Formats: sequence, C-alpha cells, structure tokens
Amino acid sequence: MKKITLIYFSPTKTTETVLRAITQGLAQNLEISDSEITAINFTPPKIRDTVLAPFDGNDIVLLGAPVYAGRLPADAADFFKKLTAVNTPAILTVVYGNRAYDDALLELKDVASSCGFIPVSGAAFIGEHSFASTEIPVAMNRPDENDLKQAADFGAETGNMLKKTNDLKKISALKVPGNFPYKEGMGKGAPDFIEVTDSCTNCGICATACPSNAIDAERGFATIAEDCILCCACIKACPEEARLMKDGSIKDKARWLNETCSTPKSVQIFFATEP
Ligand SMILES: Cc1cc2nc3c(=O)[nH]c(=O)nc-3n(C[C@H](O)[C@H](O)[C@H](O)COP(=O)(O)O)c2cc1C
Repeated sequence: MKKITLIYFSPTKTTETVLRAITQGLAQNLEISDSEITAINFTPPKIRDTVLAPFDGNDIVLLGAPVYAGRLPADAADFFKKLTAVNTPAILTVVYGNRAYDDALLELKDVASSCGFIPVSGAAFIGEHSFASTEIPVAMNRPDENDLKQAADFGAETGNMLKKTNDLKKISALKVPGNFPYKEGMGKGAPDFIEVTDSCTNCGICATACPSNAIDAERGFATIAEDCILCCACIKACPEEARLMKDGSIKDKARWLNETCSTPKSVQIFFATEP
C-alpha cells in the first residue's frame, strides 16, 4: 500500500490549495485512502526543526513552494534540502503570481534529486500574488476552479504514469524550464512597508501567520523589517484588515505587476515519461 506525503511552504495558502487538489486526483487514481495521506506544512518556523524519517519506495511525495524572485523561498529550499529519500517518486509544484516562475521549478527539481527523490512530474500553477489587494489586484482568486481541475487531472495523470512504470530508476530525467546558474534569489529583510492601523485588536493572528517570526507583539505587532520575507501572510490573515501596505517600493512593485502581468497565464505541466 502506497502512502502520500505533501510537504509544502505556503504563507498565503495558494500552494497548499493546489497541492491538496493534486493529491485528491492522485489518491483517487491510485485508490489511496485518506488515512494514508499526511500533510507537512512547514510554513510555521518551529515545524522546520522537525527531522523527517527517510522516504522509501512505498511513499509518493509532493513538494510545493511559491516562487519568490524567480526562485524558491530560501526557507523552503533549506527545509527541502534536509529531506532524504530512496527510490521515492516526487511530484514537484511551484505556484507563482502570474509574472514568471523563472528558475524555481528547476531549482526544486535539482533539490529533490539531490535528496534522492526521483522527480516524476512537475508543474507551475498560478496563485493570487502575495502583493495583491482589492485596491491593486494581481491574479486575484487564482487558483480558480479551472486551475484546481487541472491540478486534480495532473495528479491523476501522474497516478497513471506511476501505474505504468515498473522501475522508477529506468525513467528518463524530468525536464523543466529554467537556467543554471539560477537567478539571484532574495535574502531576508524588507523595507518598512506595513502599517498597523487603529483597527488592530491585538489578537495575534498576524504573528501566528508569519513564517519568519517577524512580528513584534511587544511593539504593537509591528513588523521587524530585518526578519521579514515580504510574504504578506500577516496582511492577508488579519481579520480586521488592520495591516496595510504603505506607499513605497513594494506598493510600487504591486502596481507594476498589476499593469504588466494582467493577462492570465496558463498552468504548465511536465512528465518524466508519457502518462
Ligand atoms: C517576496 C516575493 C517574491 C515573489 N516573486 C514572484 C516572482 O518572481 N514571480 C511571480 O510570478 N510571483 C512572485 N511572487 C508571488 C507568489 O509566488 C504568489 O503569490 C504565490 O501564489 C504565493 O504562494 P503562497 O500563497 O503559497 O504563499 C512573489 C511573492 C513574494 C512574497
């Protein structure tokens, strides 16, 4: 009996939504019950201290992360690099905000391979841009119903491929777009771009949502700029909409994305061999 494990970083939850839809199609295709499915969401920093047992040939692992500056977020890459696997098929997914995914899927493939996974399929999905708001929309409401149908179909097609493949070691290497050396990624640290308004009720939901412990409860839940990774999870999680993007370089970037990346992009999927 096969087990499915989803391992993902997803501050604003679009990657999580896509991975769950892929899993649904895969599990249905391979007749794997819910009790054999485990989700490891390593967005909260303390989860990243966990050392996972090695995966083996009874596992199917889905790895997922958003695209940050055309790369994997550094925290996601660092966690993935600690995984180990022997003869384990991996399904790779990056989710990007309708600009481009550049080298992120290639980077994920390279990291997965270096951990011992056998990448069998890969995909780039579109998610609402982290910097987007109702005022400055970018890829709003993606993944939409159509994206999620494609995600489930992608999972099912990967299932078909796995059923036809007797020896994973014999499949050809997965090819995905991207270049090596990769684009320069982003480090930690952000401009002072978030304002906390009087609507804040000190509920602390923003601090819990933050993947980099960058919210200071002692200072009115202000963002600690040097620890911030710009993910905007705190803005999107606030039930009072008390966290706003200030005028400045990040808001300008959101406006640029709104003007430049408004044509909806399509999902792209890749298989190591024909499903
Ligand atoms: C710091 C940062 C950099 C980003 N860089 C890109 C990018 O290079 N290309 C792109 O299309 N989207 C980019 N995005 C948007 C995210 O990839 C997108 O919103 C994704 O759906 C977020 O995933 P999540 O909901 O799982 O957090 C970036 C977002 C952030 C916060």
